Amino acid sequence: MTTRLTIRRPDDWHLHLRDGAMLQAVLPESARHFARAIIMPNLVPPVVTSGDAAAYRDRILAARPDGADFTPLMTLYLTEETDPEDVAAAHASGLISAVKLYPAGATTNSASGVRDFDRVRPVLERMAEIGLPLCVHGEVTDPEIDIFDREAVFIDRVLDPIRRATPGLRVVMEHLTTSDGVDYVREGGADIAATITTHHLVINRNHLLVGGIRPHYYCLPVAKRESHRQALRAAAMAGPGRFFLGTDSAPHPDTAKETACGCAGCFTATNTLSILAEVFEQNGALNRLEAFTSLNGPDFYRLPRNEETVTLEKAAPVDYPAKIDAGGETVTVFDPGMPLHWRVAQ
Ligand SMILES: NC(=O)N[C@@H](CC(=O)O)C(=O)O
Ligand SMILES: [Zn+2]
Ligand SMILES: [Zn+2]
Repeated sequence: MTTRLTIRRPDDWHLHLRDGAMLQAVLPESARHFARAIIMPNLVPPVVTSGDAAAYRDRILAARPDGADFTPLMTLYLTEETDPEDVAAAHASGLISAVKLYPAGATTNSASGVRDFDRVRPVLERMAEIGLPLCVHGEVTDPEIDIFDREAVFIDRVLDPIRRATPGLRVVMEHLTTSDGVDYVREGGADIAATITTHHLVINRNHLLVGGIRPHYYCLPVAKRESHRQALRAAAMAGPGRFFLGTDSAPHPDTAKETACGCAGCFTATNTLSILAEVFEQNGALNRLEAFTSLNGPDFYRLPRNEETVTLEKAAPVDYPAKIDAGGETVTVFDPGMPLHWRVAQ
């Protein structure tokens, strides 16, 4: 039985760090294990211009714990006013690694997102020319569409038309939740990839709703039925390819989750690697963990793989805090509902 596993140091290709006291609280949780992360721009107000991204990057760097070796990879929040030249310059200078598309109203802090996709066409064309990836929150917002169908409908109505109209555009479907999405990415060729979260490998919609409503399992896109979770596991555990880890670790104060209208997001930064090792082991796929956490992501983003390694050790169940403190509030750490046995060796 394997009890030690050494892999290249992981990266997180979808992370929410927020700002201010929350940034201070959650950054150490990611910097402990991850070398780099794609930083989501959905602050209030959002990170829209290269100036915003440079300032946010400086705040993240200033918040790093002493000695932490962690590089934030910045993104811009695509709006109907985004200037293609600002995007191209931010890419050329190395400031940004991607642009993020939120359909307006699809998720937390997405009010400034895109309503009319024709209006962002010049930006998408410029991105295709320079090879800059577009990260996509892939859900339609049409009130007629059932929340559990919103990812699959987005692929047909929005994503596929955009990709056909913009040859060469490189796309990352973020936080994939359906077998429809897995199939689309698998068959979509070299210009499309997907991130998969830790929590969507663990929970299905029963975990969210059976026996009482669990606000800390509510995220967007919402967890789907079990067959979709199985498809996500198969994609994550397929080895080399275009599926990779984006935790979508999304901290919210408990007061905003445990309320009559709780907001969306699971906070997994603290125990993500322990959970991933456990679920890969459950499926007999520990030897594929490194591709998912540390190889496929940098390969798609055309960045070097990390040279450092981390060693995971299996032993007695791992202790991790149920909550972390964040500026007078608490943030609940995702509960995988099972004991975890793998820890990162110091
Ligand atoms: N995933 C979530 O449920 N929430 C994210 C937004 C997002 O990634 O869609 C957040 O910012 O809280
Ligand atoms: Zn999202
Ligand atoms: Zn997210």
